[in-house]
Amino acid sequence: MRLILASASPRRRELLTQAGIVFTVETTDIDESQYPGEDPVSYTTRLAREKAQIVLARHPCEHDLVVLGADTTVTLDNVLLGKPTGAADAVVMLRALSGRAHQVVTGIALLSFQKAVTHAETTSVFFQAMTEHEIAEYVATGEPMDKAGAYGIQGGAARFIPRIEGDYSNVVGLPIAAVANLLKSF
Ligand SMILES: Cc1cn([C@H]2C[C@H](O)[C@@H](COP(=O)(O)OP(=O)(O)OP(=O)(O)O)O2)c(=O)[nH]c1=O
Repeated sequence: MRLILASASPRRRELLTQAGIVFTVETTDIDESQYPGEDPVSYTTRLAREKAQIVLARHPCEHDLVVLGADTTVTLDNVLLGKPTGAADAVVMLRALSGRAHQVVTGIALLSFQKAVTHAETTSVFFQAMTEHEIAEYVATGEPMDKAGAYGIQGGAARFIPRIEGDYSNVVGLPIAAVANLLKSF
């Protein structure tokens, strides 16, 4: 079996490598718009499947190929927070997350020419209250810009997060235990 990670995310690469899984990387550029009324689990698993399908279709003759796609989103009171569009948007997102819990959902899809499995993992993340000054300082680091919900738990945002419930790697972008378990079935 040969595994391709269909993702441009350096975090996903690192997590898979740390788990001792051997893979190569191919990227895709899909439209990540949410369908009206689409819930976080349907949305993230659909995007994960689309990313994996595009890469699988590039290799029609490789019958032992498995492709892993993933998509991470932050959900707050049923509203999805994707990547911020700019610094002002990042400030708005972080204000909304301040002083309360939200959910991080990562959808994963493992596709081969014989088989397709999807899974969505949810982790609750608790942010302590942040001051306007703390939010402004954090946004100025640039770290929020390529991350769902405008923060990186693996980076500077860790100092605002006293507690999570669920898989840590899921927040960073890939639920490693779930991926490893699903891979066993291939
Ligand atoms: C909440 C959170 C998200 N993120 C990242 C994980 C994902 O890379 C990103 C969400 O964007 P995604 O669209 O899931 O992934 P991506 O655009 O980085 O890569 P690709 O579409 O090619 O697979 O946010 C963190 O790094 N830390 C965090 O704490």
